[in-house]
Amino acid sequence: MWADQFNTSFWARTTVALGILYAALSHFYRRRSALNAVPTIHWSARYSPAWIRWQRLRDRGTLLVHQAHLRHGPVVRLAPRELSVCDVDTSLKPIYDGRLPKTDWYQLAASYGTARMFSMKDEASHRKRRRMVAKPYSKSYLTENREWQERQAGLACDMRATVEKACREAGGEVDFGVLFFAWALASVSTDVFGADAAEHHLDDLAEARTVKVKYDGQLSAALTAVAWSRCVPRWLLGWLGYSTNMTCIEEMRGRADAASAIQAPSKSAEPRSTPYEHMKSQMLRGPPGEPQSDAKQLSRNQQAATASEMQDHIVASVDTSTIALTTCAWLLSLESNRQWQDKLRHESQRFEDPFSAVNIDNSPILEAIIEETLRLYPPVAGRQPRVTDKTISVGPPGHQVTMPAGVTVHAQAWSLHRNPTIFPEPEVWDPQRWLECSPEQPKQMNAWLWAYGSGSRRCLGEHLALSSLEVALVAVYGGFETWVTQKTRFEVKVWNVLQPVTRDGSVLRLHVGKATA
Ligand code: HEM
Repeated sequence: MWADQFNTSFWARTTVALGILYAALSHFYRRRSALNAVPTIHWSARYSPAWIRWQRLRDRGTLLVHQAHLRHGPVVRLAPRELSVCDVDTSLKPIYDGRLPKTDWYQLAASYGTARMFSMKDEASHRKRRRMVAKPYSKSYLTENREWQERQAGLACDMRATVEKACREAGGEVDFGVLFFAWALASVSTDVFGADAAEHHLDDLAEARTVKVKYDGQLSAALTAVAWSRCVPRWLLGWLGYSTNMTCIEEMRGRADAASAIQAPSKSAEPRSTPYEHMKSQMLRGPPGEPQSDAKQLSRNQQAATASEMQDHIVASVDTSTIALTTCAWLLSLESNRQWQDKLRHESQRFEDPFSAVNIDNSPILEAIIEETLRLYPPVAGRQPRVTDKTISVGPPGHQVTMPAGVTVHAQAWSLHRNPTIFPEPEVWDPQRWLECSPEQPKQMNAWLWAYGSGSRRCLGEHLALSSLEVALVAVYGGFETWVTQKTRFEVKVWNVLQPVTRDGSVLRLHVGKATA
């Protein structure tokens, strides 16, 4: 008994003493921190990252950081060595245009045991990879590519036929979440791997739903596998069913390889090849600026790098495009926004060739609807973290802070897009703000629209994404009307990447009818 009492009091005293020692040391250390003048999101943020980590585990990080910006201004401290910023000229520019390296957080996007461009930390490897894959995603490459436009037009016709069938047969009810998932998957897989290898389920929504469940399951297993891979061996994760490699994308790649088996990858890629063929040929050719290699086959490492990169492009595209389209359809279907459906239909009907991406360019109503949706509900709503590798200053006058190396710093589209000086009444979805403005305003609004990020890591697929969103919306709203029913319970959860949710198991069930005028 004596021994027990001695042990208990000994451990209790030791714990309290260590606690006091830690608090004293950290207080002394933090007192000297250059970040001390910055307002904190929570009183504990000066001493520990625990509070913000806990909120992120509960998926409340993005909204709480936004509230902190509303309270404290454009620079807020989230943890001893972490800041959030919300200003374009004095913050985004030095951080994102200044090419600060990405943080470890991006390692969540690694597969096949190798990094992808998205997760690469150092600027040199990233630049080399980006040069290798960027060309087929450039605006000029897409607008001059007649074959790609015809494939998009074919997919749009299939989607329209499915909606038409639903009008006749399914009591006019369509799950637009599934429809737009099928669209995004078909559109990007046709682009990345070619028509022969693509996943095309636009004509069968029941099958598309099954594919969606499989795709979502594999994606969440892949993310879990990467998250655990630091402490659990890969073979064990694989055995438990958690693989970083998504088999549904491997199957597409397999079909693309089979289709091109007759012509082995050539060092001179076809001028209009798919991104997959383009990357294989660039890999064979060797890094730009270095002597060309003699290799005829990709090495194992090169194959893994190509597979990993392509998986990332599919994932980066499918989720973001589905979220953008679903949210847009929901907003257009609300009674208060019906006038925008009518305006969009009238604009869409004047095209001779409604699905040509070239034609769709220069349609102000369509562009305003998309921009306003990406503003109010940016699919990538949360932080895009970088780490300082030298001393830099951020923040407008009165909020300026000079950070040493080793500080994590980020902005989030959710907050940038809600600046009332740039976007008056920021919580209102109003496409008109993009149409009726002074000559200076669009420039300013575009500078603050951060849906695709900025700087050297800005979204690679921006032009592909935009054209895919435009063609899909014209395909639906050029010929049909949609409206929400009493049963529609749609909500957008603000996580790091937005998450559209419903309570009835569908993603977004809307009523659809053939447009009369
Ligand atoms: C509406 C659709 C899309 C949105 C909102 C979006 C958004 C973004 C954002 C915000 C980033 C920067 C992330 C960061 O630095 O943390 C990014 C990067 C990226 N996106 Fe997209 N994206 C979309 C569609 C696509 C498509 C269609 C592709 C197809 C290839 C794609 C491929 C990529 C890649 C590869 C990166 C990494 C770029 C780099 O690190 O250099 N995205 N995207």
